[in-house]
Amino acid sequence: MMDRFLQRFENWLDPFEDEGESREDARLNRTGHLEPLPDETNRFIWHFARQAKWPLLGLLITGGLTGGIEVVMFTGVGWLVDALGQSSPETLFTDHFWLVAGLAFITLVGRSLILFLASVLEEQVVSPSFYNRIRWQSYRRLMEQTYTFFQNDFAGRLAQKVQQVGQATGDFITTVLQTFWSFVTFIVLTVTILGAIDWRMAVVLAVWALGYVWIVRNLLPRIRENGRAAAEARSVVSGRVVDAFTNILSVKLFDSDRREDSFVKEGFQNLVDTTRRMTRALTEVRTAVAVLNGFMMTGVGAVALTGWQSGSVTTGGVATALGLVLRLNQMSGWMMFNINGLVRNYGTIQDAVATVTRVPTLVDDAEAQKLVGGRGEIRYEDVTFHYGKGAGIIQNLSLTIRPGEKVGLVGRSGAGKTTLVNLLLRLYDLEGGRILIDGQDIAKVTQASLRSAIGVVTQDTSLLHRSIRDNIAYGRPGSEDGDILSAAERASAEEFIPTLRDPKGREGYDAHVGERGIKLSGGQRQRIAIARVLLKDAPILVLDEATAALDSEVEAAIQDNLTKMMQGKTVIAIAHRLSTIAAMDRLIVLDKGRVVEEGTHAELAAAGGLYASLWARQSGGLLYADTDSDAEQGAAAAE
Ligand SMILES: Nc1ncnc2c1ncn2[C@@H]1O[C@H](COP(=O)(O)OP(=O)(O)OP(=O)(O)O)[C@@H](O)[C@H]1O
Repeated sequence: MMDRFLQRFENWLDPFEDEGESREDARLNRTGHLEPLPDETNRFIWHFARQAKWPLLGLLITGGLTGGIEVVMFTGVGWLVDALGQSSPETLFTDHFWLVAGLAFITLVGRSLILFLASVLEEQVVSPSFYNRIRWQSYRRLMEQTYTFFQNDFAGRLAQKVQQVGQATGDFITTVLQTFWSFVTFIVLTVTILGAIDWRMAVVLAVWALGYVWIVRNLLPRIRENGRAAAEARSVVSGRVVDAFTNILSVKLFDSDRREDSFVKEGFQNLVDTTRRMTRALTEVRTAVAVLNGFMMTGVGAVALTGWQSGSVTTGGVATALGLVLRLNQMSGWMMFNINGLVRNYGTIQDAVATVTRVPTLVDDAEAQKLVGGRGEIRYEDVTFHYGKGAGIIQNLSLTIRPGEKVGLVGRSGAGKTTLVNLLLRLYDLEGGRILIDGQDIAKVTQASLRSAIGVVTQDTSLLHRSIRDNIAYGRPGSEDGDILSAAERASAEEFIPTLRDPKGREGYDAHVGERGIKLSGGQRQRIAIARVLLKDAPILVLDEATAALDSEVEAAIQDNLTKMMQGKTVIAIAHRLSTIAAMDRLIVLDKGRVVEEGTHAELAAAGGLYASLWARQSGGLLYADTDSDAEQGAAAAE
């Protein structure tokens, strides 16, 4: 029952709310239109605090009350001591009924109620939901980043940042509002009450408070700096370890003398060094606080006892004063620990903010609408792109692919074939010129609609670590089982899928494929990728070495289906095995990012240019005198 009662508070904050997204953008599925998170740490913290202002205000109030109630209880003890001195055992309860009853009420009801409220606010309302909201919003903004952004970073490091930023920001805010604020309330009330008993006690406490602030200001920044360095060192270690684990095959094949260990060890060593620097600073702080508190307690004790001697302080006053300073001593050590946590969290937030608030560089145009599906005409107009390097990749390339035309891109390795299709997919923004699909500039339509108009099969398909069914259905979310099965069948994948079984005993379409699909063979992976694209049924098809991982038997088996899949679609196919694309309507030969030849296989093979020499090399090093038979052979091989 208690569980159900507590659950009611859990829905106060929605863990997945994201106010930085307008309805319009959500409808159009625009990318890059989530409002970026503030890139300055304090504003970042405030940005989230604002989103939960009422529960956080509640925390502030219960935090203050928690500090207040402690002081009230110690003061009550003093009053009780004085009452004991004034009464006899027989008359105690009648003489001091309200005092005793009041203290009993506060101890039994008031204190428990405040602690209960504070707990509910922190644990049910704020903790899971609010923390998650920070993680969720940070994650979504990272997902908006460009392909290049992810190529330039470690997946493990980024994942850690998302986790860390939620934890650190949430902890920081709740600690300030509850722990820190209750401590401040406690000190202010203690100074007031002790000042009322004897002003000299207030002076001792004021000096102590100055000393405490001095320690916080002078010694803690070192912990903060080192804490930040330690957080960074921790993510570097995760990045390196995850990188080693994900590339385990390369490590096993190439790294027999375990150089990888020393690379990772260097990361761990850095973590140990930065942590040591931090713990050294920590010890200095703790020692300084211990000494300072010693002076504070002795000082207040001396004032209390001499006051008692001179009759200005009652026995109850001595009890209150000593009780409060003992409690203050206890609290201040624990508080230093919390302030240390605060500054460490602040450092962690600072560190993560630099990553999660980065404004994506490739976004949808503010006016972007969905691509209007047409017949699939593709036009590259004067396209220039060099991966930001100024030269060397694609220079002033113009190319028109007619609706329904099947084009093969040919060229030496590194000629820019993949780059050209990646530009069509707008994985990178052009450095000059434009690309049009059915007359619409791809930079002016939403990325989501652009990519849903293009089906892509690449040579190196990495699958998601989910079931086979989910991986195929990724092509068209919400697909019926029947469609998934038929796509698998047309991709010749139905013969191996039933034989799959994962370590958890899931079989066939339910079997999970391992991270990036590592537990399938290259050819099996490729067939799943083909099934996925068959299901997607987009008007434009990009086949980048789509059948390179298949043996000729399987390739022949699915060729029919591939041909069917291509019907009525505009196709760009890239293949090093020229026989697989020789039957295309037109071949475009690229060299150093320029179109150097184009035409049918027969025309190009006869022309004696780059294509002819590539073809000659592939067809066994023989240069055919009779180019016609050469073309026939190419076409036959392609069928
Ligand atoms: N992300 C990148 N950043 C910088 N340069 C890149 C990047 N990707 C590719 N390149 C460079 O662009 C050039 C063209 O590469 P691309 O992958 O388009 O060639 P390709 O013709 O598809 O080659 P292959 O047949 O070997 O797949 C290469 O010189 C490559 O080094």
